[in-house]
Amino acid sequence: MKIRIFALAKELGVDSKDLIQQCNDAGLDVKSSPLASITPAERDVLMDYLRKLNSQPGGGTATAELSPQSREELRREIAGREIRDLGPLAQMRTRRAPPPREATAIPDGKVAVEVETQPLEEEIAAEEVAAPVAAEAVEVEAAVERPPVAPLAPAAEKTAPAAVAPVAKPAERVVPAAPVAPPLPVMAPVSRPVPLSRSDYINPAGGNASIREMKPHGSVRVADDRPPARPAAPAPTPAAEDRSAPVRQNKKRGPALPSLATPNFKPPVIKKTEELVQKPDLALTGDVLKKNKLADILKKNRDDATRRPTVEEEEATPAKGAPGKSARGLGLEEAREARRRRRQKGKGGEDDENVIVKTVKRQRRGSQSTERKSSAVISLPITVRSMSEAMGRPARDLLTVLFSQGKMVTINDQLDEETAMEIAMELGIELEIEQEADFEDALADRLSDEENTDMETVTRPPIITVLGHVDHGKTTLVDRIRSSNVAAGEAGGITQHIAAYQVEHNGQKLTFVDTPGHAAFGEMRARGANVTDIIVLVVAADDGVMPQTVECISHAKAAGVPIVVAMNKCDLPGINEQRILTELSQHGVLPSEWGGDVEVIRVSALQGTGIDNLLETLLLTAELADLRSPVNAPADGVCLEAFRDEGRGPIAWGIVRQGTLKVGDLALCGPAYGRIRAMYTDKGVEIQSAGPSTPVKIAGLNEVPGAGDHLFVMTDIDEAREIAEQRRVRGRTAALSGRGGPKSLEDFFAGRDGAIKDLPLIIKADTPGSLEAIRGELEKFEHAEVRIKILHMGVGGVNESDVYLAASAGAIIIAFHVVAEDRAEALAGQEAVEIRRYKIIYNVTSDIRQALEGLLEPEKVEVATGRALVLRTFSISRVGTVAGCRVLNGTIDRTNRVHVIRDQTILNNYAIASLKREKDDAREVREGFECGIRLDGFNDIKEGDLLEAYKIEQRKRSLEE
Ligand SMILES: Nc1nc2c(ncn2[C@@H]2O[C@H](COP(=O)(O)OP(=O)(O)OP(=O)(O)O)[C@@H](O)[C@H]2O)c(=O)[nH]1
Repeated sequence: MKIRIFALAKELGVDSKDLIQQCNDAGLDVKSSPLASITPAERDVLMDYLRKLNSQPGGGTATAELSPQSREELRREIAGREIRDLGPLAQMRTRRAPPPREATAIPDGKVAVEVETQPLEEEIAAEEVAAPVAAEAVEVEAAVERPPVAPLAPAAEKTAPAAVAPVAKPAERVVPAAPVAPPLPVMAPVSRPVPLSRSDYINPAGGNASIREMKPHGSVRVADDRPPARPAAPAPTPAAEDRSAPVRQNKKRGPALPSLATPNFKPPVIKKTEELVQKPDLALTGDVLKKNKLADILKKNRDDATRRPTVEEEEATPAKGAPGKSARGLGLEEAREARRRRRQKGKGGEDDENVIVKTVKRQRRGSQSTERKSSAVISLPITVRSMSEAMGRPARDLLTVLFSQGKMVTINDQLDEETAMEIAMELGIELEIEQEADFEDALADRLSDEENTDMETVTRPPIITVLGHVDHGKTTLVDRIRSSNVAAGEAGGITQHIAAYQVEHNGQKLTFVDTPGHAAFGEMRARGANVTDIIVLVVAADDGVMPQTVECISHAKAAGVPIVVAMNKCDLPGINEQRILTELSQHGVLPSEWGGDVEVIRVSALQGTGIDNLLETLLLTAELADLRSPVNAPADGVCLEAFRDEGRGPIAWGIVRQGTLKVGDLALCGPAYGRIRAMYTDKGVEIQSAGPSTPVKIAGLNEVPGAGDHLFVMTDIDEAREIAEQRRVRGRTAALSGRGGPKSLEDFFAGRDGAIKDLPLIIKADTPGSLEAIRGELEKFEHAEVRIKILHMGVGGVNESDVYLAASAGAIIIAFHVVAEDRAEALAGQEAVEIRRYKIIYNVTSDIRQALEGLLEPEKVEVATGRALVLRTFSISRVGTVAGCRVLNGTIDRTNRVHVIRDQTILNNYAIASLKREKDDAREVREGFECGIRLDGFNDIKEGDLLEAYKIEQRKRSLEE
């Protein structure tokens, strides 16, 4: 059975809102509505709570004011409530006691009739059913139904609603009698109904316009079907009046609608009308409720901290820990409950408890920023905000330090290690930076442990990287060695990808890595140099040592590997070998024939001469290096290049460094991982395993790895997945921090005034190496007014999302060695997005250069058109001074401006106001002719002045200017 809050409030003589508050304080989850309901069990909890509350010292001020008699009456009232909850049987049992006149005083005719017509046998039976009802409950109920009302006749129409409603409320079922609640002193007794005036229950709207009730139309009939009110109660109670209200309203509007509801339909009229009953005067006073509300609860909770955490504790202890649990281990429900209690306690006026909450908040705010520290421990990456909290300094202190260094950052920007240290130094704080246990280090340690194990090793083929300046013949040389013709198929005749091949010479294997020689591919050259055992430095005999040759020498030295020089194009006439040897030695590569340790082999890649000698030398060098590696160890290698194949998905092209890589192995390569599905040689032949130094193309990774990423064979797929994910996150963070890091003041000002114009680009390419190379080249275009903004770059064809991005940002798409998907192509047409396809990197750079130069504001230059000498001057009133001139050279145009030159000094420049030949206006006057010139805003012209005419021309600027 549900007990409505408003009914209970009315019964207890308190305001519904206050009762809801008390319910919540008692730990009951009651909606903030008088229509909310509670169960009898909850009601008992509430009563217990109120009882306890009142029994506390100071908590029941009002109790002391109550007379013993009032206490007793209140006790009876509560007990009466218990009995009423038992239902009609219990009520019947109690009806022996009430005096007959009280029954007739009940204006609800229906109930009264039932009571009076109840046969005695049924009453007896009911008594048996309701046996558990305590005898004292009977007494209490009887007492309740014996209100000390005014004399019957005059009071009949003004019976207090509080005394009526409980009786009118129909009991739904019989429940065992609950123990009768002890007295509840805080509640004022409902024992002395105060006579109500008619206006207390009649709608002030007046007359017949009773309180409007929204009901189904069917209720009209139900209302009509009800037995008429007893004549003994001429003035209906509000409940009765309300039931008849729809009838009256319906009559007003017109004929009654046909009955739509079932004849037995009972609209919830009675319950609603209870709400309309006026609050009796017998109520808890406001100060009692206020005093009992929060302050006392807080006090109680403080004393009973172990049973329930206080608001302060909840406020001061932020929830941390496992999801669904707060820091104190509360479950979700409990945490929610605690929040709800906090919310409840947060409401209200300037009570003690609010002061406490405010103090806690103030302390919390203060603790965040004012607790100064002399040392701090942080871990990177860290934002300005987090660092200020760690140091106990306001964020503005940190920002001020950064600002003084010319760095404009926001509170959410991340700081690098160096900046964090600088800030700490400036603020005089000892800073300790905790280094996270790096999974990469852990992985490397584990692998090196594996390497150290005593495994059987075998001699492996040398990995030979071919380096050299562009067009010196590297690819032709590798082609010749492989007996293939890769160079012929290269776009633009230049190598743009790194590639690995294996050849056999005299029964011995050699692995070659061909690298691009173009300046743009420095990264690839470095990558090639890093995996190599021997470097073949190709120098064209006709060209000599060139910039990229020098760079390759540096790579070789950095890698610490032996160099063999292939002096190529020796078939060309007029070559000077000595010059080449001299240039090489000048760069630290001393030929063996000059007493050094570098073999210089004369070859012609084109004609194939010297190739055997070169291979013999390489094998000998490898033998001297004694290149060995374990063959049965878990394989690891390096990815030199990677791309997405239409049919096979991501492909990593790399070299196995040690161990044997097999199909089915679990591979981790940079941010990619997966089981190796298939492996292919450089010639596309499928293989099942690849030993040390074998170049191999691997299919089965979940995404395209980065060029230069190391490849490891793992045993635990979860570990591989986790490491790959961490690498991905780290890569993303690095990319983001690179984009949004601290800016210099100059950057900030330049960006704000819009001086820098961006050229937004999206770059799609076939391999990560190509992307790197293109980006490297584009980053070289530095200019104060224009810059390239790469919005997105990735491996693979141009897709729809690229086009959408380009359309929204006004970007151009660079498609390098890739094409657009059909739908992307169509979309680009619709969105007017330009997709520019390229096969050669320097075409990309040249076009982008032009585009950037197009963004530059053209330069304005003065171009002199002619000179005129002032022969005479004429002063004309209201016109000004006109100079009579002769054109000495060139032409004077009407649209020109002129410099006025007097005594070889330029006075100023003016526009020509009028130009006349004789008396006629002239458009231009040529050399040798005389004319009249009047200047705009200058009349102080004198004989002998020189007028130099000029026009402004706009000239296109280049990035170099
Ligand atoms: N005469 C002559 N020409 C050669 C020889 N080797 C290469 N060439 C030519 O030199 C040009 C460049 O050759 P590549 O093999 O593409 O040069 P590369 O060093 O691989 O060029 P990049 O890969 O772009 O750095 C081609 O036209 C070749 O035919 C040679 O031994 N003799």
